[in-house]
Amino acid sequence: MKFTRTQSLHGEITIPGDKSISHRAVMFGSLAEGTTEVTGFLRGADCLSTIDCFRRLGISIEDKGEQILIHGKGLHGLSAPDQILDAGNSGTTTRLISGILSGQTFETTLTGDASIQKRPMGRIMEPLSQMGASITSLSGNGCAPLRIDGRPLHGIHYTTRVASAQVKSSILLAGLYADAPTSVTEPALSRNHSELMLNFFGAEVKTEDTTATIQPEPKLAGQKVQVPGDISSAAYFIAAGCITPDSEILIKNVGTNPTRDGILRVCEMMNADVTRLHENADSGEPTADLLVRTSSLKGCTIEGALIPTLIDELPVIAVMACFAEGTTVIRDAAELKVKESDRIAVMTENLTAMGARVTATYDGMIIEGGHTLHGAVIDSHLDHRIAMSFAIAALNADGETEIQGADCVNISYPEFYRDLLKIQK
Ligand SMILES: O=C(O)C1=C[C@@H](OP(=O)(O)O)[C@@H](O)[C@H](O)C1
Ligand SMILES: C=C(OP(=O)(O)O)C(=O)O
Repeated sequence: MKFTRTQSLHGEITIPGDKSISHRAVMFGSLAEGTTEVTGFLRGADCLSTIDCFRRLGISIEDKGEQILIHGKGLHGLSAPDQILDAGNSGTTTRLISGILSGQTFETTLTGDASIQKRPMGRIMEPLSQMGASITSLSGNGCAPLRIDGRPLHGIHYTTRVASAQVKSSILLAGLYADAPTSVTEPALSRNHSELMLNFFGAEVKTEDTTATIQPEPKLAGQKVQVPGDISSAAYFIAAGCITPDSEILIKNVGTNPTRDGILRVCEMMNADVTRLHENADSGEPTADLLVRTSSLKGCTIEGALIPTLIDELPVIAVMACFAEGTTVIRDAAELKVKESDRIAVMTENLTAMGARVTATYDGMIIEGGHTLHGAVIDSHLDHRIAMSFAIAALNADGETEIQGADCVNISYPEFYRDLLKIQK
């Protein structure tokens, strides 16, 4: 797909549903008794992989257009699949479902695409094994395919090395099936959608500082879930509105859970013109509309506990940093190396190809802003966040940019290019 410079961006975008929350609605709805109705569900390939896995585990899931209906069978209602489960490109599906499968009375094999087969699963294999599960990497390299033999599980207290909502959620979900409470302490708070939604479905999850504790064997009841727009998808329009001249974009229905809103805090640090409107905190997951205007950005340092609150937004934040005055330092973000691609290496390689001054470090990037970008051929490495980040960079670069593997945006934002085209003036 090819892009050239745009003059300005104007208009309204309604952001599609949050990927993390959509996955969890399907998973927890499947484990609940009765029907769960999900509105605003993200029909991205990752969430469709989650639906496919739970259908294979015997759950009836209907797509009614406006709503997804999940006919849950209770905590012990899943049945052995007759095929290998395929999580596609989705780390969230792979790690969360592994926790659930650890507590079943049957054996399952779980795999995914080439990227998933390279992502580290030792981080869930270790705690799930400590709880009593039998979980094996079939290729012996700590990655999928995984064979998971459900066993009676024990409650544990586990301290994670990285702030990862996928690891935390995997352990808490296994904790549903344990013989005693299970708790997870993480080095910094990662997104808390599992804790909020499990409580909404009737589980007992308490959080103190960075420790979440779940009580076993709750009775989960089907619920109505309204999925807010994904701030990780909104991030591309936040960046685009800030760096494109003469622009004003209203981004509607954005989830602003404080464990996810780090990009808004970075916007404040960078002097970005972003205003929260129509804030709504009626449900457990707060939302707002965001009004974004062309900004004079300044470089900043992004580190520490802020990192887990914006981990998926760092590629597009790196693009913003190229348009800021001064230097932006991103550190404590080594997790970027084990996402769909090595996002430190791939961002550095592609931004450099466009003329940016970027240095990769072992846990982040140093970006010297203020150097005009020019078009280049960009290899997305089939990573949706890379493809979307470079579409935004390309609209503000001289000449033509070609993004290879651009279709991978289907993973989290199938209508991305349509929405981007809609606001180009
Ligand atoms: O729990 C989730 O829904 C997610 C957690 C994050 O991963 P980690 O838990 O590996 O940090 C994030 O990068 C991913 O896109 C979604
Ligand atoms: C890392 C991501 O997702 P996952 O881990 O679920 O593949 C992402 O969406 O950027």
